[in-house]
Amino acid sequence: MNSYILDIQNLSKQYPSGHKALNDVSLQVERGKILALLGPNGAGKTTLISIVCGLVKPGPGSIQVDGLDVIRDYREVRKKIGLVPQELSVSMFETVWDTVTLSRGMFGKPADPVYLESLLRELSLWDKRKSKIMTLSGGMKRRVLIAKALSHQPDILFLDEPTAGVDVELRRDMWGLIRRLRDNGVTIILTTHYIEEAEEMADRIGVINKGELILVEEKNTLMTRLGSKNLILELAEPIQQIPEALAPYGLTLSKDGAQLVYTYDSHAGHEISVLLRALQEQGIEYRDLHTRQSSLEDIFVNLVAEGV
Ligand SMILES: Nc1ncnc2c1ncn2[C@@H]1O[C@H](COP(=O)(O)OP(=O)(O)OP(=O)(O)O)[C@@H](O)[C@H]1O
Repeated sequence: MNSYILDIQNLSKQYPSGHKALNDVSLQVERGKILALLGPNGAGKTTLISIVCGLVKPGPGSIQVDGLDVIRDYREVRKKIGLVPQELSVSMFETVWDTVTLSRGMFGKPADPVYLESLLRELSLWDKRKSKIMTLSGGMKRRVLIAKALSHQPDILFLDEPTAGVDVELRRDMWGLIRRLRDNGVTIILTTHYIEEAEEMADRIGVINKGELILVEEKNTLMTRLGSKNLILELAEPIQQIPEALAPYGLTLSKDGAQLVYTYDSHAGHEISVLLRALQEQGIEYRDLHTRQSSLEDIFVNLVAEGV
């Protein structure tokens, strides 16, 4: 068994319009993980997954899914993949049950009503199985897209902006479902602009900007490596301005003068004791202090701004 379920090497893509949507992207994804591809609008996320799913013609480079080449072994590869696209792509006049049954058949899988029933129940669609898709709410239609993508029991599931425009409840449900799929061994690759979605869900995070994969890392490593921390000091007495002697620490003072904030690298903890001593020397007393880890959002904004 190939150790990576997805192995992309040096993939580029230029659209006929001349726009270069991907530039020398290499990405390996381990089995049974959730990878979130994060990037601003137009970064190339949809292009990347559309190429892997065989919907967009690749440019130079190679892509293997479970050791199979996406072009040479197209049919086999397609069976291993489920895709939940951004846009609705189901026949409105079909019933939910017919859609998932036909979709499974299209991938050459034998009928399995027991599996399909469990899938529809999991997605709270069982009661709607006889309903025509056009009669369902937007959230329900989205669940149908997921059911369709999972109808042939793929090993790898792509979700393009799975929770764009869905309500909080459905978003929670989807996150729960995605985790359960991962726990059952399905590899999940999702694209999102919602940083909190990546923070909440992903085992690994890839950041795409202007067609380049600028980073792929374990979420926890990324947050520790790039995350800075804030030390927030609640002052016993408000101050008007930061004393000159404290300038080297780059502190910020809140408008009401009651809070000092110090931003530091999480590896350099010893700086704090130096700062606290300096405050004491300046006769500044504090009644409380706490720290805040920077969020993935702070990290992401910095990365994209720097175009690392
Ligand atoms: N068929 C096409 N022909 C020409 N350019 C295209 C085509 N499809 C996409 N592009 C361009 O390629 C770039 C990447 O688009 P893509 O949809 O992959 O980005 P994305 O990261 O998924 O963005 P979003 O988050 O907005 O969906 C964009 O500038 C887009 O305009």
